[in-house]
Amino acid sequence: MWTLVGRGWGCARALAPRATGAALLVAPGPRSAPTLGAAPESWATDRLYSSAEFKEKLDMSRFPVENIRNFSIVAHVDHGKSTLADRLLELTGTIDKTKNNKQVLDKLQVERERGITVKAQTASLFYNCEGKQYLLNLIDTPGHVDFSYEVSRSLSACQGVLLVVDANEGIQAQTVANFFLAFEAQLSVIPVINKIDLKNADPERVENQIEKVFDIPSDECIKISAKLGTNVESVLQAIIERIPPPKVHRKNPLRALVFDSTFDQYRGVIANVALFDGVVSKGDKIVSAHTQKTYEVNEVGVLNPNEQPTHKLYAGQVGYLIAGMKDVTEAQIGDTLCLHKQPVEPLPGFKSAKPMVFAGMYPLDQSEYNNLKSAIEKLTLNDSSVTVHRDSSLALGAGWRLGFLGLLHMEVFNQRLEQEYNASVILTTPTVPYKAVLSSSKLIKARRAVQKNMIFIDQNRVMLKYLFPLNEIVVDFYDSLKSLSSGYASFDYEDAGYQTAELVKMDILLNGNTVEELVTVVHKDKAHSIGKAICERLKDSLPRQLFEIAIQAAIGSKIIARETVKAYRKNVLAKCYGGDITRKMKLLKRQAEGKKKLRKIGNVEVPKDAFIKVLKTQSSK
Ligand SMILES: Nc1nc2c(ncn2[C@@H]2O[C@H](COP(=O)(O)OP(=O)(O)OP(=O)(O)O)[C@@H](O)[C@H]2O)c(=O)[nH]1
Repeated sequence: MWTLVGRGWGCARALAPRATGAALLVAPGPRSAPTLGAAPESWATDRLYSSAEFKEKLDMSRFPVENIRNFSIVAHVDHGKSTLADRLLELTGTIDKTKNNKQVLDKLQVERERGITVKAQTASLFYNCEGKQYLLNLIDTPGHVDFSYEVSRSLSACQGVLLVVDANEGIQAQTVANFFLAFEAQLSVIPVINKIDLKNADPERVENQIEKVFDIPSDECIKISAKLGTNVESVLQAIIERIPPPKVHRKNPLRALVFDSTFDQYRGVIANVALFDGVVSKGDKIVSAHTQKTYEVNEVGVLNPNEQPTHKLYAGQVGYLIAGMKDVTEAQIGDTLCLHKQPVEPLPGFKSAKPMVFAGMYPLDQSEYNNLKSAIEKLTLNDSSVTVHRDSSLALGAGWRLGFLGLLHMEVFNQRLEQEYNASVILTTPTVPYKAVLSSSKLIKARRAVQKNMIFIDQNRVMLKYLFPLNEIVVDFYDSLKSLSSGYASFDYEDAGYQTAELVKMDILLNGNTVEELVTVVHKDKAHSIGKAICERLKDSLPRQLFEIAIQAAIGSKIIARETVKAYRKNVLAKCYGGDITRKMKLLKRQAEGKKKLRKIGNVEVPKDAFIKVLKTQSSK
């Protein structure tokens, strides 16, 4: 088996891996929905626990199973999940009501910068209703399809969902996808029509859509403005009335599902757990069903949304647990934890995510390999939808081939590595393994995607099966399919073995030096268009430098495309007339810092984000 990297390849007859892909076009079907009870007249919010008293009195045994509600907020991207979560946190006194509460559960720097949720976040709310103390465990989930694995895992800890729909946009692709996730998991669905304050809001139209598409009676929809707080109390009321308490047994031995985890440098793995049976206390000895290793529980508590130690957690509750797991491989998402010498049947866990986009990842410098390895391991603990395989390149050394759920997911993962672990990486086009026989004359015609069959699943859904060359789908096939079908088509694939294909290795040269990150194997017929597009995109991404830069795409010694970046001199001292040496030093230092973000290829300096831009170009060809 060969991986085609490095120099010296011309046209080769190669055995390329193929995949059978199935695109599933889906339209929603009917369901039966729960009914709405009458609203109590007075509805008190509970601010009792927002003080220091909260920490002292936090005794989770005060919440019997019937007073617990576990729910997720799900929706299409930007329909207002996190804003609704803010209002629920305020109404229950979990956070003080201030104008600054904007998406408070979006804690990651990348979430703040991009204004989107990428990570599900749990918060336990304490709510007093008609003299009863309720424990409401809320999980705010991402809306973008690239982070849908977060949603499916979150639902395993819930009995209901708030399905938020924008009163202007109505039902969108992820509304449908999330509804079906909840429906298949047999969760109660509370439709919440948000943004009724918008000028173009048409809640009645959206109500009708919900009834028609999901078969939920329109009078079950709650119309709110999460931004202004209008009618949000009715949502709290519906959570208590329409979502059932969890079906669990506190007298049985402990059975806790690890549905998420993070790595803390000092405390090790922090596992988010949902207790299906029993009780867990600080000091208990627990066993992981996955590794069979035994640990002592150092801390248990609830996320409020920050960690609040409680000493105990009871079946039906959702919280966190720290048990001295120092190695990330010890904490598998989907693992079941039980008490030492009290083995239980493990819970089903989670189906692993199927990667749709692949990329090669290498340390900037091989001496950074171990640090980057550890950073990737810790981050994939928190983002278990990323697949990691070791890979190597003649030019870039040891690295990994990573699989992501989409291009945005790839960018966010890369950004989190930099922001949370200070790791600098080179992201390259993915390589797939080839079986190759070097040959200059005996060439066999490549086979392109071939349709295998078409099955009508029902009136609204059709499944198409194709045989694809794997390298045609590893970058952005899934993203293109989603955008062409407005998100309604889904995609799955299986390995279909190796097939012969006419492939060439294409080099990208900067002033005659090969850019190893961009060496790629492409189909002979597509080489020219891909090479041209890469050269054009590189030209747009490269800053002009003191000399002319020739950007070339080459197959062997044959140049198939060329662009030129004209010479330019950026003299940062140009405006510094006279002899202000401190100002000159400051400018030179700033220029040097900027250069750290550049990679040097021969004498040409390439900004690191140029590689991602080129990767996107390649995918669109
Ligand atoms: N006018 C109006 N804007 C709202 C309302 N609720 C949310 N928004 C705005 O809609 C945008 C998206 O809100 P978010 O709460 O971040 O949406 P989200 O569904 O959590 O987004 P993702 O998690 O990234 O999918 C923000 O600019 C909010 O201020 C509302 O009731 N009215």
